[in-house]
Amino acid sequence: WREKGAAVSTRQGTDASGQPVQRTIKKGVKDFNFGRTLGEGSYSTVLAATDRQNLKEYAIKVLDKRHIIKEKKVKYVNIERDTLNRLTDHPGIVRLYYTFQDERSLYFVLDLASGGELLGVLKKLGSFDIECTRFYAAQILDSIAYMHSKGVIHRDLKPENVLLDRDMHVKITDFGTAKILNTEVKPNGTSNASNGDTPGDPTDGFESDRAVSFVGTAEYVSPELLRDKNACKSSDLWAFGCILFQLIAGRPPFKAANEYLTFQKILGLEYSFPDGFPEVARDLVERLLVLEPANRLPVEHIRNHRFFEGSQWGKGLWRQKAPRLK
Ligand SMILES: Nc1ncnc2c1ncn2[C@@H]1O[C@H](COP(=O)(O)OP(=O)(O)OP(=O)(O)O)[C@@H](O)[C@H]1O
Ligand SMILES: O=C(O)C[C@H](Cc1nc2cc(Cl)cc(Cl)c2[nH]1)c1ccc(Cl)cc1
Repeated sequence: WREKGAAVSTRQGTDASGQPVQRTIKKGVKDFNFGRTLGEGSYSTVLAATDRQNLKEYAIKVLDKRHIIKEKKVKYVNIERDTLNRLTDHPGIVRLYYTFQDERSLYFVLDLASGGELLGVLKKLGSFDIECTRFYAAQILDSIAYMHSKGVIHRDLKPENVLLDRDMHVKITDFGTAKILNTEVKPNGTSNASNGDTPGDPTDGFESDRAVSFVGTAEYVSPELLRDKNACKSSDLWAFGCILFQLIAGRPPFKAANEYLTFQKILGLEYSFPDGFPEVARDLVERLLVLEPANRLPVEHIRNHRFFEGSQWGKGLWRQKAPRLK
């Protein structure tokens, strides 16, 4: 009688004879007081909301069913839900608490990231100093490492999708275009897309006949995605390299008058560092913005790069106060 995989809350109760009993209750719209609009997406409205029971504040993303169906976005909504349900225990990923629906809408109950988007802060300041860059780059990298460990490739990492919570710590969002890698390993040792956007080998069955192609945001798209429409984990590291460059330079490395020209620059690795770009950061960017995905620095080597000298990792990274953005 509950939707499959639906999130529930349990409430202590007692039955007629006074015996303690656990009742599972599906959360619904009436369990929340909805507040201000936090933002609008193409298919969604995000509202601040308070749980009437525990008074906790959330961001609730509301999607109109008719619109989702008309725009053929059902797959993306379910990928976002399935992906977020896999990424439940990392401080750098927006947490999904519940999903539910009513006759008109779908609802994602998410962590409230009240600090807005990293892009907004970056635009206001122009660029970050090396200390702030190190802190935010470390939190983003730690979050990427976690999602990769869970077999998830984000595929659209960019400063707009890096939200900030009330302590100005990172909360990565927007997993509707993520790719969930099959955990089971095929006999020939490879794993492949499980959400049908990459034509896998014929033994894949349904993936290969669903030629849905997805390309992220032009400035952060990796060369392999442009060349052979295939994203891999190191595609997220390419995007990470672009974000690292942008935090310091105040602009992304590949930006042209239109998407086509931007793609040309990416494929030709045409970018240059502004004067004064710190040498240690430049060295790391140059090891990430590499055309061949296999030659990009892997996560563990990035953590040990001189640029992150002195950075804390693990719990310490998430306990420390965010540096004042100046
Ligand atoms: N958990 C959250 N906390 C606070 N604000 C959020 C949260 N999630 C999204 N927002 C804000 O709400 C707005 C809409 O976000 P949403 O993810 O619904 O659409 P989008 O991905 O930004 O747009 P599109 O769907 O066109 O890509 C964005 O500006 C985002 O900054
Ligand atoms: O309750 C669940 O978790 C499973 C459902 C699955 C689901 N039911 C849907 C109905 C419609 Cl009309 C559209 C989509 Cl994308 C739908 N996805 C669901 C509900 C809400 C949300 Cl946000 C996502 C998925």
